[in-house]
Amino acid sequence: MEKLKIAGGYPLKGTVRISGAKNSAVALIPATILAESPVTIEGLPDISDVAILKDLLEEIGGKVQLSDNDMTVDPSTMISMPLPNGKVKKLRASYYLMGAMLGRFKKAVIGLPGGCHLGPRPIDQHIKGFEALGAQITNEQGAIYLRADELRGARIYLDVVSVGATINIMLAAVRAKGRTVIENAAKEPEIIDVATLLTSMGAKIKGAGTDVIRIDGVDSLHGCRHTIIPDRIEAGTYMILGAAVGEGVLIDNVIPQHLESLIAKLREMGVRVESGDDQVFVDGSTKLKAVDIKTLVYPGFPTDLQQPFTSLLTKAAGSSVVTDTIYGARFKHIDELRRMNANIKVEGRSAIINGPIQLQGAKVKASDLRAGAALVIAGLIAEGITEVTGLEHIDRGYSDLVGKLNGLGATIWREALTQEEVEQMKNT
Ligand SMILES: CC(=O)N[C@H]1[C@@H](OP(=O)(O)OP(=O)(O)OC[C@H]2O[C@@H](n3ccc(=O)[nH]c3=O)[C@H](O)[C@@H]2O)O[C@H](CO)[C@@H](O)[C@@H]1O
Ligand SMILES: C=C(OP(=O)(O)O)C(=O)O
Repeated sequence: MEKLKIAGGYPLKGTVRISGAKNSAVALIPATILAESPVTIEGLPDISDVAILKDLLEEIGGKVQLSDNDMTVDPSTMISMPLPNGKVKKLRASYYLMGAMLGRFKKAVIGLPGGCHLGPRPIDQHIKGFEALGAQITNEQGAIYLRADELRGARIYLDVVSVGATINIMLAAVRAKGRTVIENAAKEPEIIDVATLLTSMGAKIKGAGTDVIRIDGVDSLHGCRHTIIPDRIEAGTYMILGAAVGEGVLIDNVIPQHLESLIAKLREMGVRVESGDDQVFVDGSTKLKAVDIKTLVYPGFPTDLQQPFTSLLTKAAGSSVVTDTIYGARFKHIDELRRMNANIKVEGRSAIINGPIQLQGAKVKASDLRAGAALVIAGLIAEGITEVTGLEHIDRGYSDLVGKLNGLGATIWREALTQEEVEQMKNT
């Protein structure tokens, strides 16, 4: 087990290249199950969620090759092997195995998903969608059993706008008989990316990226090549970091339109942000003003950037209010930021940040992926040394974090935990 050590308080400068999107990758990889010949996905991020999904595809008999971030999956030898626990629980997106295996084999047994602990994360809308398509679903001892004699297209209204449910229903519906209409669908860019892959595989999908998606089922899907979109959350994290400690950071391989809400908020704070075709330049060497943010479904401010943004707000003059309407309890990073001298209180779904305050290095623990990103940013802002544990969360979503930050001039490194620290971790 390892920890991150950060020597904070130094400005960052230079170019950072963004990797492929985690939240696309974790859906694109299961989607390959639906094809009957090899699919290649180019530009995957080097993160543990991808490595685990590769293992899961191999467990069900797939032949998978991963080299230089490109994955080729030959799904022709796959079978509907039950995947009740173990690796399935290490990530949230294992729920996509349900839709993909239901679409291809009309049956699946998948353990309940893991992922970041952000309060309750039900999957009732996924289940509602699969049932509408004709599947029978039971939950037995922590695993979901799905079976259908035949999948039939249906009109499905999502009671909650859900990224996961929208993609999962799409995965099953591409192989259903007839037309499926998903109403009140989520509109995140990752949904368009998955629809693009499925379309290249021969699926018929219209409206991905709007709140009504129409899918006409087909009898079979074939192999193809697909290039993943850049990770808007990773890009947003580096933009926030550039605003916090940057003296000119160029974020390369980004789709600026995916980050309009963040760009607007950074400018409102007084940060200089310039966007080009596939690059964003951020200069944080100005005085920062307090702003309020409210997380919303896309194109609103993403909940996945709420925690990193909170670290930035400790540097802003005045009182800022951060409200998370998607995950009302996504505030486990706050206690850790307080250990670093932040002046923040949590009231209901909101965190109130009073600044500016000089953060101080401390020993802190990442409770989830974006809490980890928030603590790394705080560590770069802080005076002195910060130690961050809980790296298994950060490794789920940030490709080569240490290498990329060192490339910008940061002093950050990984170090093995001492025996005493390992014991402490086991007891918490
Ligand atoms: C792998 C992946 O892509 N993860 C992202 C995905 O998670 P995930 O797909 O799990 O998030 P959803 O969009 O489904 O969740 C949005 C909201 O709907 C609720 N809900 C969701 C499904 C359901 O069946 N019932 C229900 O009540 C959730 O509790 C949450 O409050 O979108 C989230 C919201 O942008 C992001 O934070 C995650 O990074
Ligand atoms: C919450 C996140 O991921 P997951 O849904 O995979 O847990 C995230 O990426 O911030």
